[in-house]
Amino acid sequence: MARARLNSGNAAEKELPKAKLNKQTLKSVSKLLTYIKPYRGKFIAGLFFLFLSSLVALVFPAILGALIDAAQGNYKYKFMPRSINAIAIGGFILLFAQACVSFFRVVWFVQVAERSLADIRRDTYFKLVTLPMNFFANRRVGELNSRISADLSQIQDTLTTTFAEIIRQLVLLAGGVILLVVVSIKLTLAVLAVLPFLVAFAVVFGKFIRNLSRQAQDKLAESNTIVEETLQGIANVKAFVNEAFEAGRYDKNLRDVVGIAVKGAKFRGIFASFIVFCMFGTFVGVIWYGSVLVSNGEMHTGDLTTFIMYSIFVGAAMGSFPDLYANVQKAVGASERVLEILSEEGENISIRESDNVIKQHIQGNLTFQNINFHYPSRPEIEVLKDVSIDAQAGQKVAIVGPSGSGKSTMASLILQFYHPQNGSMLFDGKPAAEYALTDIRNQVAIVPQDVLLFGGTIRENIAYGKRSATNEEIMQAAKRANAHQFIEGFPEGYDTVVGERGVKLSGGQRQRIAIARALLKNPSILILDEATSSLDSESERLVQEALEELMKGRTSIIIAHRLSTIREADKIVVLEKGRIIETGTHEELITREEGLYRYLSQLQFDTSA
Ligand SMILES: Nc1ncnc2c1ncn2[C@@H]1O[C@H](COP(=O)(O)OP(=O)(O)OP(=O)(O)O)[C@@H](O)[C@H]1O
Repeated sequence: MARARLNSGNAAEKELPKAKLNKQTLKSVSKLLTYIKPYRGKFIAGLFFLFLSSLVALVFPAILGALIDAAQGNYKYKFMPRSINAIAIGGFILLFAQACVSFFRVVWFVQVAERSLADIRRDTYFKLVTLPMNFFANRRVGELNSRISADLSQIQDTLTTTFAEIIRQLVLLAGGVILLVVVSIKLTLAVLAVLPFLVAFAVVFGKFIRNLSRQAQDKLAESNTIVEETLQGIANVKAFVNEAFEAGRYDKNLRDVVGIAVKGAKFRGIFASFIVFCMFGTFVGVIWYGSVLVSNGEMHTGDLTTFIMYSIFVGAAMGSFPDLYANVQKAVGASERVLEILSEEGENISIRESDNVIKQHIQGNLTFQNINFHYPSRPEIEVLKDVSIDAQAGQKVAIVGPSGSGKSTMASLILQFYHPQNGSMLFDGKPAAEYALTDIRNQVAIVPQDVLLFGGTIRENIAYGKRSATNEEIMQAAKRANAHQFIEGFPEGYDTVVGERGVKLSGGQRQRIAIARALLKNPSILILDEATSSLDSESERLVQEALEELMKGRTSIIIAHRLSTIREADKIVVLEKGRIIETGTHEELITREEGLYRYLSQLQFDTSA
């Protein structure tokens, strides 16, 4: 039955959207039920026990009635013993049996739900991490996160609780009505004439009240946003002397909250009076009419007790269905969203690490052959136009160009995050499609602009480049990356925890960790996406040295922002609006009077001077 929550101080409940229940949605959701299959034995046993415990629950009112009747010397049921104590002991034995049945029912249901949900979670997560980059370009991390947490929790709740509750309430409703008739047909007709209407009214009214309380909560959440925003931007508020304006805004919002809550309070009052008067009134009426029947000798007192209990069962079952139905709708919505991910086409990557070992070695020759590319999400903007580059194994090729010219996009194409619409990428002269995706990614390493370290130790972060690396290998890589010294400077050395809850590393230190990581990976092709924010000169020297060490003996594609670092490159490619406009060595390009490279060099020279 509706639980009215009108206090505006209640935490706003995060409601999952509900889905319409129809043949189509149920059919698609039934796909998720295949996850229960491996545990069907326990599931069916749980169902049977649930059915049994619900049936047993129906026996108790009869036993209580029989007890009361026995006290007055009436024995209605032939199968029951003719002694009060024996009936009571029988009741306790039944109660104990029901407790045992309930125990197994709960344990088995939870086991099945936990295991199958873990399977769904695992599959969803694995699918998520193997989905192509384009999938992530169109979605927010928070939204995906909520599918793994909120949506799956809703499904889990439904499997463990709602599903069992529906079956139990159905048994209680059907059994209750039948037994009401058995106990007294006259009283049953009287109850059934009013009870369904009262329950329906209570449910609808309860829903209305809940809506009102949700409005109050939403308004309150709005006012909390005002507090949050003002405090975050307190400097702005003060600088613009907008304290009074913000206070007025907050005050108006609070008044609205109070307005809605007070309006709701009236309805809540009506609801409470209704429940007290009508629902309890019905029971008073039943007892009244029942008492008349008892005094006329048409019914025993025990029967009346039994009857009252059954009518409570029936009323409660009727009242519970709307909530249960809403839960099922939410679970169906959640299942559909999860299924949407599960049915996406993932990249060809195996869940087993052993399947992803390198099968075809790449020497490091890299070719962009007349590549045209647009991001799938923005087909109208051609990001790369007829791009052709040839990098021989071991060469250093620098890509320069203004912001937005497509440099990082080229790195994404090398890593096979996206595929060109026209033209092809060749590795050692063979099209990328002829290699396993993991072969290419295993032999290409990137040192990105913004190095993300995972929450964990420095050791773990370096070993991300090669998870089988020994401590000695990790230390060697750190030494070559000029990182060993600063790592040893921490009291916990390589076991220092970094990331959100750990030590904060400077930009240069993070880069050297990333370089050590790439050194461990030992790739044939290296992509260096140079950091735009400049480091201090000592840090810069250490990073530069580490990069030189990293680039030795491999093809390096350097996305350069500071042109001073690429003078030694074998080839410099100048990109403008997705098109290559100049190619050559530093010496060749710097002499071109009208060239973009020369212009950009001069700009940097001027600003750094
Ligand atoms: N995931 C994406 N989806 C759609 N468009 C994108 C995406 N990533 C980049 N773009 C667009 O592609 C173009 C090239 O971007 P790219 O990041 O490759 O440029 P860049 O030369 O690396 O720039 P910067 O030097 O600022 O890093 C830009 O117009 C950008 O808006």
